[in-house]
Amino acid sequence: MLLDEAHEPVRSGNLDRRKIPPPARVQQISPVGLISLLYAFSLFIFYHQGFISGTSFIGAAAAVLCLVIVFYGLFRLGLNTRVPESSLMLPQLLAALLIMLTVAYLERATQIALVPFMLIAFSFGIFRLSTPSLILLSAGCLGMYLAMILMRGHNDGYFLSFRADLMQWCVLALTLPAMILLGKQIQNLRQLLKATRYQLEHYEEKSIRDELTGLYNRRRLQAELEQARVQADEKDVPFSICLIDIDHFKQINDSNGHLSGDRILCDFAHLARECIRDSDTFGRYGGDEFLQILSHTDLKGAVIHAERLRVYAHFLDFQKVLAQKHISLSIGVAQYREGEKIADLIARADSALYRAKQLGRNRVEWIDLQ
Ligand SMILES: Nc1nc2c(ncn2[C@@H]2O[C@H](COP(=O)(O)OP(=O)(O)OP(=O)(O)O)[C@@H](O)[C@H]2O)c(=O)[nH]1
Repeated sequence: MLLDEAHEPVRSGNLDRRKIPPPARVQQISPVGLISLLYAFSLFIFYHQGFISGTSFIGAAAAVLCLVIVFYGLFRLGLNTRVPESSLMLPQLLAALLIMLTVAYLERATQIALVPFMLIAFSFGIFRLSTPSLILLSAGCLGMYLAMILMRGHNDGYFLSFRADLMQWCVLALTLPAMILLGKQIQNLRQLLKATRYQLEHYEEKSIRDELTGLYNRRRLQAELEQARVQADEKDVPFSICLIDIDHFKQINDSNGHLSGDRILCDFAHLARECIRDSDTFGRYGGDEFLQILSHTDLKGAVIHAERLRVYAHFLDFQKVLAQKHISLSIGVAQYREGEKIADLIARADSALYRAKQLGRNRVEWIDLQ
């Protein structure tokens, strides 16, 4: 195995599996669709109160329904994921605003509803669209709205209602940029929060990992042990630990150099992680000592596993870094006794490890449960 590979963080248990978010495939009606439906409902009130004709209402409601169904279909089929801007915010906003402006042109009374609904529609765009897109969209809308007012003035005459329309346009022209500015501030804050959260996650991850091997460090192992203890006490299931030490590691360091020592630690970490079950936890306890937590495993099972690991480790080929080519392990095994402290469990595994060293190394020793 290459050294770079060995330095890659090794999985160390089942608690930190990262979930990769699926592509944005929205299954429900988008917010712009909902606002358009609300707008259609407000037109119904206009119609009900006799401000607009039934034809205008039905036409507008049909256009809104088409908008909602088309975009719902696109999201449902996942077609939105094929374009860079998967929220389809710009086409949705364009379609909704065009409907509102056309209705306002055909039915002047609905102009009261135009400004608030336009502002709400824009508020959704603020979080999704880039500033240039937003500026273009608002300039386009204001331009179309103004053209509509001028056309109506040209047709009906420049009376008081024309000036009132112009005033409404001015209000929109002033509030829209202010709203975009405010939205951008909120967007910046959101981005800052996101970056801070990412950094926190990064530091959190770093604080539980051993830098050299990428395995869980002693702090995380302690937490995992406490968790295993609670589970064992609650559910009455056994768990065991293996304390693993590389034999004569000081000598390996002294005669082959610290870098070779590091390489051995990494390669062994990788091998051990490959050997363990997903439900088990493996970490670096310190120096050349590793600790494995074997969930749902009694002493007998743990000893069998430790023996297997010892044999596998012996077959790791270090020809390029070690004169003696191979390493050997001494392993101390202990099963958790109900109600005992974690420190006591580790002390028992440690005394088994000590015995393994005393009896000539390269062996597995254990402390009986009773
Ligand atoms: N290369 C390297 N060496 C380390 C690292 N951390 C600790 N060590 C060395 O690991 C050695 C641990 O040696 P000991 O556990 O004292 O003893 P040993 O030589 O393994 O002897 P036995 O355990 O009795 O077989 C020390 O020389 C430490 O300096 C590390 O991150 N990289």
